[in-house]
Amino acid sequence: MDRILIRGGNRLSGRIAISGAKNAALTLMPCALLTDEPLTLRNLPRLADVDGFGHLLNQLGASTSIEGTRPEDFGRVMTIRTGRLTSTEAPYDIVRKMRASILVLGPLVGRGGEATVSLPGGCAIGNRPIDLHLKAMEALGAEIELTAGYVKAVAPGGRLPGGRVSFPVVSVGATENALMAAVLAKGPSVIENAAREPEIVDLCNCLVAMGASISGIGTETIEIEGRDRLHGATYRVMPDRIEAGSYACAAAITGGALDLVGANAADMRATIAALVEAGVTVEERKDALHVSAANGLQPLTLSTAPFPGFATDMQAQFMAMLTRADGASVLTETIFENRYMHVPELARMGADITVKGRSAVVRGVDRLVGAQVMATDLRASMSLIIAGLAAEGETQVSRVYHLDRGYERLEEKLQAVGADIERASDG
Ligand SMILES: CC(=O)N[C@H]1[C@@H](OP(=O)(O)OP(=O)(O)OC[C@H]2O[C@@H](n3ccc(=O)[nH]c3=O)[C@H](O)[C@@H]2O)O[C@H](CO)[C@@H](O)[C@@H]1O
Ligand SMILES: C=C(OP(=O)(O)O)C(=O)O
Repeated sequence: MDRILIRGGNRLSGRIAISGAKNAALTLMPCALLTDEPLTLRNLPRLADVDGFGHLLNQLGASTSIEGTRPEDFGRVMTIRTGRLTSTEAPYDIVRKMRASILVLGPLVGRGGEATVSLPGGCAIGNRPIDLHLKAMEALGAEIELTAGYVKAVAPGGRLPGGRVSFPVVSVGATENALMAAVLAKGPSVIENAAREPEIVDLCNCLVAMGASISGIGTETIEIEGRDRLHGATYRVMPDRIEAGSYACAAAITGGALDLVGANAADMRATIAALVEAGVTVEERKDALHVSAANGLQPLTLSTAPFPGFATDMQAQFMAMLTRADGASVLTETIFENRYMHVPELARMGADITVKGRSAVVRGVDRLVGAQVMATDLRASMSLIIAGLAAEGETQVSRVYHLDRGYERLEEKLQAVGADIERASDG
């Protein structure tokens, strides 16, 4: 199994190209199931989850072809063709490894009137239920049956009528599934209390490029006129705001300066506001977001929230950064009940963090010390990398496969800006 080795202490300096967003890519790929014409996605990140989703689409009868497979190619181009679906089942073996697999539910029911998807179960960051996805399918007219760990959704008569979906809490995944099901419904649909994340906007824009009729994009009320069919399209995946934010934290903790090339500041307002409050300088430049930290870090009080609030996917990286702040920070996680798996690992590196319920108090320390630590989930892993970059001595991060789900060529990107980091393989 691979490990990442970091010898901390180098100030990061230079340019990092921001990849296409994992969380957008994984909701754009299932759009290919909505049409019998090819969907070409540009700027797809080279990630284990993207490969995994391609595999799932292949199981359903789609063919996937990739351009840009040379190591130096950032941003691959994938064309997905789903002339005919050969299966409507997302099996347990794939869904358990990749929660985003649930996102085939909406498009399969929308296109073919039927889907069978394994229930995803819990994961390292907590219980991640799908009841809202199922309620949304029902509101659009599907009949739902749960058997033997699978959910089966069927549109009576083969096509969803459409309907009003009103979410009691904001759910990114359920909003995505509802959108992908509603675009091919017989009648109009409304999604109330919809998620407003930039990845939802990216999904809507791609669906519109495929011929869907959607209004209220980026607001909490989305209206959809169902279409008889959608056509193919070519669409560019948005830049990864979480990757960009992660490298911003890495620059800040090392007192360095980075140009995050291609990052879109408009998608990152809450992250930028938090960085600025912590004393980091952030400038929007022509092709990049420039981040620099020269005068130490100030403590913060932060609470995660749906967009436009502070993203849960940035909590672990900020926590790592704030371990070196000049005072005590308070972070509150409101989205997931167990997203503090990185705390004991950061403590092994000398961090002073106390968790009480959903909040964590992070008291800044003078130094972090390298240690052997274990990645537990994607963003937790990145928090250990960030801490390792500032720690004295060597940090070894194991279970790197978590990082490979969401950070394209992490060690290459960090090496290029001065980090002493490498991947070691135990064979
Ligand atoms: C609102 C929010 O910040 N969503 C995050 C969530 O999206 P993801 O789509 O995974 O999760 P949701 O947005 O659906 O979850 C939001 C909240 O709703 C609850 N819930 C969700 C679905 C459901 O059927 N029933 C239910 O109760 C969840 O437990 C959670 O407390 O994790 C992703 C990966 O970390 C992040 O990129 C998203 O930003
Ligand atoms: C937890 C994450 O992703 P996933 O929902 O794919 O597990 C994430 O992007 O931080």
